[in-house]
Amino acid sequence: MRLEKFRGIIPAFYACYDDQGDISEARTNALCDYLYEKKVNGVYVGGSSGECIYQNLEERKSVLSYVANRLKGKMTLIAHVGAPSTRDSIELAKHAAALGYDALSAIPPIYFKLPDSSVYKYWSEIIEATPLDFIIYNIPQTTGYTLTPSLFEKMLANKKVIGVKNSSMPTMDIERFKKVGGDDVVVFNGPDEQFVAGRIMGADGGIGGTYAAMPELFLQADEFLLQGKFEDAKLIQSQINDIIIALCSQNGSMYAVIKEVLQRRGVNVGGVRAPLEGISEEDKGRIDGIVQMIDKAIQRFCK
Ligand SMILES: CC(=O)N[C@@H]([C@@H](O)[C@H](O)[C@H](O)CO)[C@@H](O)CC(=O)C(=O)O
Repeated sequence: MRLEKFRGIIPAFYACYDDQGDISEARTNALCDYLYEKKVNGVYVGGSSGECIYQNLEERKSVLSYVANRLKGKMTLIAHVGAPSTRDSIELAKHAAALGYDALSAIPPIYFKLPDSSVYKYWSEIIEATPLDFIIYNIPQTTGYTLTPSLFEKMLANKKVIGVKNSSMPTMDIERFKKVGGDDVVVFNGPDEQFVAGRIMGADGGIGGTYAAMPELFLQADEFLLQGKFEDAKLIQSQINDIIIALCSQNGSMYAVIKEVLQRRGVNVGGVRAPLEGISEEDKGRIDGIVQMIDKAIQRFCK
């Protein structure tokens, strides 16, 4: 029962900026409302898609506050509090706990290549700072650190550790983490391109950076899996992958393109923060095509 709320489709929440590039409460609220209307199961706030790495502590705290004020009690709220120092991570963790988040999450330490003992200590100190449950964030392609099943097992000795958001590419990693943790842990699929495969290999749900651009499609993919309609799930994943490839093939960064897609879908969350690149003039026409791909897939698969 305790883990039931950590299932389903949990979009990674985007950084919402005003026209000057500052965090916007109004635009954060607009993204919250849009996701609530789409009936997603929760949001993952302040992670990669939240551009956490480009924001200062006060900005990150204000995003956590705005989302909690808008969505608390309406869906599951997970706060990503990973930061370069343990000190800042703990400050964010305490802030999220005071706001009533359902769980914390954090990447391992970044920049210096630290040993497992330091990673263990970093996560453990965050966990001890609040009563909240904790979800490890494994994303080796950006942090350079790969979570091993043995460190995962060691972390699970702490009962506040309830699972892992796994963004490494092999779906076998999901199977291994699930094997170590069993039914008492949740494993989230991270790579959106293999959501269906990740779920079949044991993921309980997904947290993803492209979900909010097309929540209908991921909710439907999950539904197909729950109904045992594997052929339909495979077809919708293939369509999702065409869309993701298009999102990643523009001059602007994937997040800039997604934000333009959202704009066309009626939600203005501003642009991206440098050094992420914004969209180009050429991208604009092609983004019309991406929105059409999303609309067509929704018409085809979502009844
Ligand atoms: C490496 C990476 O950024 N992975 C993304 C994916 O959702 C990714 O954007 C998607 O699969 C498209 O490649 C997520 O796992 C990250 C995420 O959910 C987050 O914290 O924003």
